[in-house]
Amino acid sequence: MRVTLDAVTVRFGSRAVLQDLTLELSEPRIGLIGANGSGKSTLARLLNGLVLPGEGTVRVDGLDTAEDARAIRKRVGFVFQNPDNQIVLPIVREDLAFGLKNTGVPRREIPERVERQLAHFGIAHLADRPSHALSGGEKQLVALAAVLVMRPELVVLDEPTTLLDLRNRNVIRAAVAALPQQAVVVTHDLDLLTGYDRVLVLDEGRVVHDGKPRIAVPWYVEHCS
Ligand SMILES: Nc1ncnc2c1ncn2[C@@H]1O[C@H](COP(=O)(O)OP(=O)(O)OP(=O)(O)O)[C@@H](O)[C@H]1O
Repeated sequence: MRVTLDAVTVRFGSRAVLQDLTLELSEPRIGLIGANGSGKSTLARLLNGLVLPGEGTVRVDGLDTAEDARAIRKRVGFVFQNPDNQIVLPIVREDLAFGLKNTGVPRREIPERVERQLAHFGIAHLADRPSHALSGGEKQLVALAAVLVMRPELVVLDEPTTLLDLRNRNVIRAAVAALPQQAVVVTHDLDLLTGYDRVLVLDEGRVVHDGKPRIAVPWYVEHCS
C-alpha cells in the first residue's frame, strides 16, 4: 500500500506535535524511532485515521483518512502500545473472533481462523483464558494476534515489544519479520529494526533522518541520545 502524507501538521492545543510532514510510505518494513514525545505514536495513528491531521492530508492508497476512515481501518490494522486498550472481550478466543464477526466473515470459518492464528504465535493454550488475567507479554501477543486474524494489508505496531521478556520479544520480532503484510513499527528497541527497508527518525515533530537502518540507527544514537 502507498500511504502519503501531504503537508501534515497535528496540534494538541496550541502545540504542534507533528509539523508540516510530507512523506510517502510504501516499503514493506518501516521503523519509526525518536525520543519520548517526538511524535512517533501520533504519526502511527495518522496512518489509519485514529488521529486526523489539523492541516494537510493523509491518503491510504488514495483514500483520505478524514473521509474514508471506516474503509481504511479494514485495510490498516493497528496494534496498540497498551494491549488493555485493544482487548475487548473477556475470553481470548472470543476477543479474536469479535472483529471477524463484525466484518461479516462467515461464522463457520471463524473458529478455524482463530485457532490457526493463536497456534501461529504458540499461544493456542491461552484460547480459553480470561483476557484480563494474562501477563503483559501474553496480552501483547493476543493483541497482535487479534489484529492479524483480520488479515489487514498494512499493520501498524506501536512499541510491540515493550512489555515482553527476551523470549517473547524474539517471538514478536520473528512474527513481524515473517508477516506477509507491510508493517510500520514504532519502537525504542533498535535491534528490532535489523533488516528493515527504511527507518524514520523523529525529533520534535519533524523527520530529521530517513534512510536504511544501518545508517539511521547509528545516526539516531549519535544525534539524539
Ligand atoms: N491526545 C493528546 N492530547 C494532548 N497531547 C497529546 C496527545 N497525544 C499526544 N500528545 C502529546 O504529543 C506529543 C507527542 O506524543 P507521541 O505519543 O506521538 O510521542 P512518542 O514519540 O510516541 O512518545 P513515546 O516514545 O513517549 O511513546 C507529546 O508531547 C504528547 O504529550
